[in-house]
Formats: sequence, C-alpha cells, structure tokens
Amino acid sequence: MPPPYPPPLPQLDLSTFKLMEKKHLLCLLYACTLSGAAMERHYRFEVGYTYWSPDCKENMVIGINGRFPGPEIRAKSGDTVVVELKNSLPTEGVVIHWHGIRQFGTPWADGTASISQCAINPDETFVYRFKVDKPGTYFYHGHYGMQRAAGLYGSLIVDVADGEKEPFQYDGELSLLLSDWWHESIQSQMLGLSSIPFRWVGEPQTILINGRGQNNCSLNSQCAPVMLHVRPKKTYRLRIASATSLSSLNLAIGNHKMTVVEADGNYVKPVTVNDVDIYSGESYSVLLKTNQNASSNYWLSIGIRGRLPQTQPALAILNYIPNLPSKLPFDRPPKTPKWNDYLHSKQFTYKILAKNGIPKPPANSNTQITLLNTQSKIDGYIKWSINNISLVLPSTPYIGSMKYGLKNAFHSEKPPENIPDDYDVMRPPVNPNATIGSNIYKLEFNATIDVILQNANALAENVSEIHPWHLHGHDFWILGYGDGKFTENDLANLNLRNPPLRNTVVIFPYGWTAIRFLANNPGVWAFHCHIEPHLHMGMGIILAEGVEFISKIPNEVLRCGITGQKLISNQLH
Ligand SMILES: O=C1O[C@H]([C@@H](O)CO)C(O)=C1O
Repeated sequence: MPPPYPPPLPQLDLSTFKLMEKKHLLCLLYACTLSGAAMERHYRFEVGYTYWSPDCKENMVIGINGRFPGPEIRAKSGDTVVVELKNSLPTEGVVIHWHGIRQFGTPWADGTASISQCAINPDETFVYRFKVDKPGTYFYHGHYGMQRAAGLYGSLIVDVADGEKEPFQYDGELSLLLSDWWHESIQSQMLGLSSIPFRWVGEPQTILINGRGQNNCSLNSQCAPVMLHVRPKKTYRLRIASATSLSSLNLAIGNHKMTVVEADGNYVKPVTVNDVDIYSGESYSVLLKTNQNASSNYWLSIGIRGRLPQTQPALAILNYIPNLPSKLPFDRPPKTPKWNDYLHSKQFTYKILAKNGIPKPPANSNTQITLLNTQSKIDGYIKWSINNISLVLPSTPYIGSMKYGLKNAFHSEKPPENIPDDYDVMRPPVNPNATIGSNIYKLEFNATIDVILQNANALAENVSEIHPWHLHGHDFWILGYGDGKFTENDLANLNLRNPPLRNTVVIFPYGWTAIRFLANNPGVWAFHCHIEPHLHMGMGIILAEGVEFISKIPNEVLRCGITGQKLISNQLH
C-alpha cells in the first residue's frame, strides 16, 4: 500500500504554531495548493549552442530559445509548471534541474542525469511537469556534465498564491541571477580535470549579473552593465540567486543596507546587513530602501570570496529615476570584504535564522551520518571523495534500477556513515587513495536524518576550501556550524530553536556543518558540492528513500542503460 500523500506529519511541537493555520504548516513541509485557482504554466525550451558575448568576448554558450541566460519561469505557489524541452545540442544529451523545487510525487522530474532520468538525446523532446509548492526565489540549470558552466541556467520565481501575502512589503522587485564565466570551453575544462597532470579550471574570467559582465571591454549591448532602475523613497525586493560554477560571492551596494528576508525559498528572520555573501546554489531576497541622496546613482559590486580572486568585481548601477542611467555615481564602487576574511563570512552566515512560525525540526534524529570531504587520488588522478568514495554516476538512472531492483546497475554495498576516529582534519590525508563508487545511502522512509558535513585539509598542506552543499528533493534545517572536527560535545549546542530551512549550506574551511531533514519524499536524490568542477570530480553522494512508493515512473526517463534494454523487451515490472 502506498503511504498517504502528502506523507503524515512527523512528530513536531505543534504548540509553537498556535498562530499558524494547519494548512500553512502543511504547506511549509509538503506540497500543497494554498488557495486561489492553481494554474498550469507552459513553457517551450529549445536548448542549443548559440554565439553570445557574455563579457564582450564572443563565445559559444548553451542558450535557451537562442538566448542567454534562459527565460525566467514565473508561477504562483500551487501551480504546475510544464516545460517542453527540446534538445537541439547537436551531439550532447541534456537535462534541467529545477533547483529548490522538491518534486513531491514527481521524483523523475528532478532533472539529474543518471539519477532521476536518462539524459535527453539530441533532437528529442522531454516534458517536465512538476508542482511549485512554496513561494520563493529559485533557478534552474543543467545537471549533466558541466553544462551549467556553459551557460545553461535561468531564474524560476514562485509568487504567493492568489489571496496570500508575503510576510513583508515592497513596492517593486529586481532580479539578479549571478554566475561566473570562463573563456575555455567546458569540454576543455572537463578534460583538464580528468587528466594527468591535473589541470584545474582556474578562476573565472568574469562574474556575470543576469548573463552580462565586463572583461577587457568594448561595450556592446550583450555585455552592457546591468542597470537597476529604482524610484527614490521606495522599498525594493532584490531576488538574488547564484548559479556560479565555482565562485563564492559577496554583494554590496554603495551607501545602502539590505534586509535579508528569504533564503532558498524559506522565510528568514529579517536581518539588516551591509553586504551579502552568497554561495553557489543559494538564493536570497533582500529588501532595499532607496532612502539615499536621490540626485546620485549608486554602484552595486560583487566580489569573490574564499579563493584568491583573479577576477574583477562585477558592477551594476542602481539608477535612481529620474537620473540618467549613464550618470556616474558620486561615490566609488563599494569594496567587498577581503577574500579570506572568513570571520566576516561566518558572522553573516550565522545570522541567517528562521523567521518565527517556520516549522521547527523534530527534537531528535533517527540516524546520524558523517560525511568527510577530502581531496584524494585514484590511480594518480585528483578527485574529491566523501568517506573515501568518489562518486561516479552509472549509465542506468538510479530511479529505475532501484524501483525495479536491478542488480549490477550500481555499486550495491552500503557506503560508510562515519569517519575514522583518528582522522586529522587539519592535515592532508595520510593515505590520499580513494575508490570510485556509485553506492547509495538508503534512508528509512519518514526517518529524521542528521548529516554532519565535515571539511578537512585538501591534498596540499594548509589548504581547505569552501564547499556549498546542495540537497535535492528536500529542505533541511541548519542546526549549526563549527570549526575543526565535530565531536559528540557539539551535539548539545545545536540550534533546535530557530534553525533556518534551506536547500544549500556552506562548509567553511576546516569546519563542520550539521543539518537535519525528514526522509519523507519518495525518490532518489543527489546531495553534492554545488561547485561544478568538484561534483565532476566526484564530490557528492546519492540518497534514496521510499522508492517502493514511487508511482509509475514514465518510460521516457528510463530509455537508456539496463532499464532501456528491459523496456524494449517489455521486462520492466
Ligand atoms: O579541486 C580543486 O583543485 C584545485 C587545487 O586544489 C589543486 O590544483 C583547486 O583549487 C580546487 O578547488
């Protein structure tokens, strides 16, 4: 018997939600339509290479309908989004992941090649159909090889349902989709990452805002600076999402403070800051009051965090109407914090807490998994490994091989859930050798899962990097962060009072991050570092829960590998 849908509520302290209607509470946890008439929103995407000049240099990008970045998808909470995707890349498969959408009841629409579906072949069309159940700022992007870094991304905005209100007010809205850009093709980047000697992708040439940036410029229209037109004495909602391949970013606006109100599609306790750190895979809404001298325009700058920058900060102009957009701001662009000022980053990150009324996590978990992040070596190749296993995706999508119990479609051994007691996270690995694996962390359906993401020293001495981890199919509560190695003593200090709900979280160099989530979404889900070259080098794991409860998987997602063969001979039961 399949479980009731949506799944039953976990044991939560309902007394804290006195002011909240049960339907709202359910909507925060599960798919739902709040009110109003839910609609289907139809989009036609044709994905193909196109010539574009994101930073004044003409290059090949993966565009949608001949444009870069892809079109904005806009829907209301409760709506169903339908994207008819035609692959017009001449010789590559493609998929699109709807980042932050949990895909309750549609795990095959998560858009992850080899995990939730077979890559869509050239000239074929696949229809994604999924419900957007929670208002917020999201984006979509390619999830096959490193196609995101080639430009395959766009915004996905979910407004509140008709008759509902956001818990804050604003007069207008501006959207900033951030990314980073290399002049080297992704094919060449991927080859370098899997070569001996290893060739790292290096720092990006340009940071892009809404697909535009300036590098050694002769300005033309495709790379002209982004202008944000605002009227004085108003409040604007800035929706900021980061689709970067590598870069951690910091955004500041001259003379203006910002109040953070939403993170990854969840409301947060409003907090006012001078600048915002944003890691790949994260999104924020901030409120901006245009309360400064109205005769000036202002610079918005975006600088790189956590890696020695070799990239100019990105600039945009906040244009106070009726000033001419070309009027240069009185003040110089704001300086973003120094790249290695981690204290500054931690202070910002620790301030992001749940807004009152956001569901709290269950008081205890059923399972605790520790994931040690190491740079490692396999046959002389540099990889990233989690508990000594570097992820390699199988040719048959997990969703099919698990549902139909196919043997030999992936490594079936249980992956390690703990790290050796004597592992010194402050030093390079004593034995850097790891193995490749496609193993699955099988979670008990409806269990409460804790994951401790443990960072460590990379292969070189005195190097430990930022890794933003993104979980598919779920939001999680961030229970805490710490420096050094996580110990049992840290358990007592975890935040169960107002931990934010998010889908992406950073681990700081040499630090740990603790998260908790409910394994209540039948499906197979990726959990990985959102740095595209790191995922390509194996930095991720696969989770699965309640696979027996997945209703009929559409044949279209299974037409490759062993499931493809079985479909031909009518053997998939
Ligand atoms: O994965 C990575 O490889 C390089 C470096 O560690 C080895 O060249 C780097 O900066 C990464 O983030």
